[in-house]
Amino acid sequence: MEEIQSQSDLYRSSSSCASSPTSRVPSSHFFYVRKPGSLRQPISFEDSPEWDDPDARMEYEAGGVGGDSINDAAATPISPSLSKINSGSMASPHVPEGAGGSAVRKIAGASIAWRDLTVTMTGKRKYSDKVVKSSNGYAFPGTMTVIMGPAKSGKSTLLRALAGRLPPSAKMYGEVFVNGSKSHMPYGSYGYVERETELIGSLTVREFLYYSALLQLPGFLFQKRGVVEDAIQAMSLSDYANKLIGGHCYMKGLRSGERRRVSIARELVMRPHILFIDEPLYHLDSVSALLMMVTLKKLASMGCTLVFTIYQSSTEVFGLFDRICLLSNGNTLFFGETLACLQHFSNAGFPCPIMQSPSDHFLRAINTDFDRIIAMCKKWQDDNGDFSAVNMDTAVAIRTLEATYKSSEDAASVETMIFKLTEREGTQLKSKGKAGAATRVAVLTWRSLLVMSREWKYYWLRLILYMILTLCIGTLYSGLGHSLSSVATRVSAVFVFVSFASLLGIAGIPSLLKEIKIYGSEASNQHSGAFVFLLGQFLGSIPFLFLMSISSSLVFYFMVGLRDDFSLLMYFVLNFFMCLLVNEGLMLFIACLWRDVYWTTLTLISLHVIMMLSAGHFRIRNALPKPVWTYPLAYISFHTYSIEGLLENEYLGEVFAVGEVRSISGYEAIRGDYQISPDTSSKWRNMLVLLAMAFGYRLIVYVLLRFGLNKNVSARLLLCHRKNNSSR
Ligand SMILES: Nc1ncnc2c1ncn2[C@@H]1O[C@H](COP(=O)(O)OP(=O)(O)OP(=O)(O)O)[C@@H](O)[C@H]1O
Repeated sequence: MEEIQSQSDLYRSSSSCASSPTSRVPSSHFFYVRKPGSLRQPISFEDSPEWDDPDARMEYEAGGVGGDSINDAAATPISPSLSKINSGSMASPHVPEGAGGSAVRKIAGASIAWRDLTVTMTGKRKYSDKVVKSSNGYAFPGTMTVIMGPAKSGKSTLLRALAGRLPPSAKMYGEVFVNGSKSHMPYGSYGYVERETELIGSLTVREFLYYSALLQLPGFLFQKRGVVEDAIQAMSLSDYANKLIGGHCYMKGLRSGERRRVSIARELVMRPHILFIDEPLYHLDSVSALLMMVTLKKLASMGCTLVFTIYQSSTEVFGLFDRICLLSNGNTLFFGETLACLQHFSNAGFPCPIMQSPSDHFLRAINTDFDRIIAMCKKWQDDNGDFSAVNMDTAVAIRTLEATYKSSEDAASVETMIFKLTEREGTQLKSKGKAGAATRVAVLTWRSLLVMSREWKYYWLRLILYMILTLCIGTLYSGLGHSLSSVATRVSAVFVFVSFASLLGIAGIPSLLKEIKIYGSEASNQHSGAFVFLLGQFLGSIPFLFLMSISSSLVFYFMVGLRDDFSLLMYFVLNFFMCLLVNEGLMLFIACLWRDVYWTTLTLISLHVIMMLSAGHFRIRNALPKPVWTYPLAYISFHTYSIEGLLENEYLGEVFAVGEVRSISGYEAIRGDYQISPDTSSKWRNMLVLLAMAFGYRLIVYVLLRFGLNKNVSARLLLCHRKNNSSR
């Protein structure tokens, strides 16, 4: 304790102001200043006028949730801090137009309380597998509760535990109550916004939210427009509703603040009772951060329960929070109202220096990363002057704050409140139903088509590249004629066309990876599933792939001068279409495995080269070495089936004159250059194999997505690489 005392004294002397928050000069710039006239009173959890009568609050809690969200929320009280803002005791930031202006509909919130919540991660951490330790807390409807702490302190894990979205490697102990009952939160009753959400750049905000609503909600199309407009209004996005999220050549896309609000709006279309947001201010500048928080405050005032994590905030933003849960290394250093947190730090001997943001102060006091800087400063101190301002030992500060909190009235009040919230069960949250699988497939297919029609870089440019490649091959192999001597060259032309055109398909990797990322973000919120995604992606890609196959095939067919027969031409187009479908499936498979552009591209190029080598052109298939090259490579290479089918299409039934009297069949003519079957139905068998491969690859992708077997191989490789580096 002596050590703690001396550290506290040291800190007092080093800080620019040793006063407690109660003696701080009130400033209209600080949102957390108390009402005039109450400055001399100590700040405590019970101070807030709205919470004077806990029983009255409990009555509200029991009755305020469930049923029709729009009607029930009329009873939602305004949060204490909001009332402070409204009462004029706090400087209120300007609320943007549409951030909750006039006729925004109400949302019924739900109370959430957690007791003794501990989360462990199996075998992942160095010293202890406990990521969150015995956390207690609660959140009311109409309020913003923030989980704050340094990096890796367990903020996101606590948030995920509350939302019931922990990864399989995590185990949760303790209890989470929603409206007083321990039941699982059903689909649609809560929203969860990840730290980074993938949006579709080629859709406007309104379109993106509309398709998202169609994926999420049951019911008729026209009913979704209302919820989308409400979400747009609630997140202050009216000015951006018709803008493309990613922009285009002449217009910039949305900035990170707006993008973040779009990702929150996506969850709002379900009108969730509770909204969990992981780092709403992630990568936002101070203006965007304030706008985001004001918008969220408005959302909370509509009745929604907001729980989110934050690493750091400005003073203005901090003043908007209702409650704070301060974590350090999984330990709760404080839970309660934001004002009371300042008092808590002051009581523990770490008053917030004047002119310093409370959030900066809290993090400065409890972030152990500062210890390294202190060590560095101590080394420099002798030579370079005074570094006493950064002398606070965070380990000591954390121990003091934890001990002070455990024995404080604040901790006791939290337990009392949790007891009251859980003593009787309130209204159970009900699922609002999901959109049907057929609707989802239709929506995803249509959305895919729309995106493809707008993404010129990945689709239209690819089409142009295909045309250029086909023109190159066509001119290179033009004027071959139909004599026996041209057979070998024609085989080469077909091989080059199939191989290079499929290789060019790799240009579509970035767009495929984007689609997979969007699927990941939608699937984690149960807006989509593996089957629905794959079917939508498959159906959506058909028109584009068909357009590519028909345009390229026609150019190649006529420039090289293949047999003049409509049915043969149609087979050629179909065969090449199948080839592109298989290639797309293979690309999807590798992309799902790696989830990384570089590794996916590298793997695909290597695979394509190996498949070209084993396709029977460079060396006839009969002559290929049996192990590896024939079994399995020649059989798993889709090039083999496509080229064989195309050559059977071209040469079976054809007769070549040899001299004046003798003639040989097409089969005999090609036998020395490429191995084909004499059976006329063989070309259809090859087509069937290609079709089976196209579905086969997608089936593998389904298994990967459905059972999460990929686990991001590239991330694991990176981890291994880092471990190797650090062990050296
Ligand atoms: N899925 C996981 N598997 C293994 N360890 C994990 C996993 N998720 C989190 N952790 C570990 O748990 C600890 C807390 O992580 P968490 O993401 O909850 O912290 P955080 O406070 O949100 O940090 P940050 O803001 O830096 O993301 C970290 O040490 C992290 O390495």
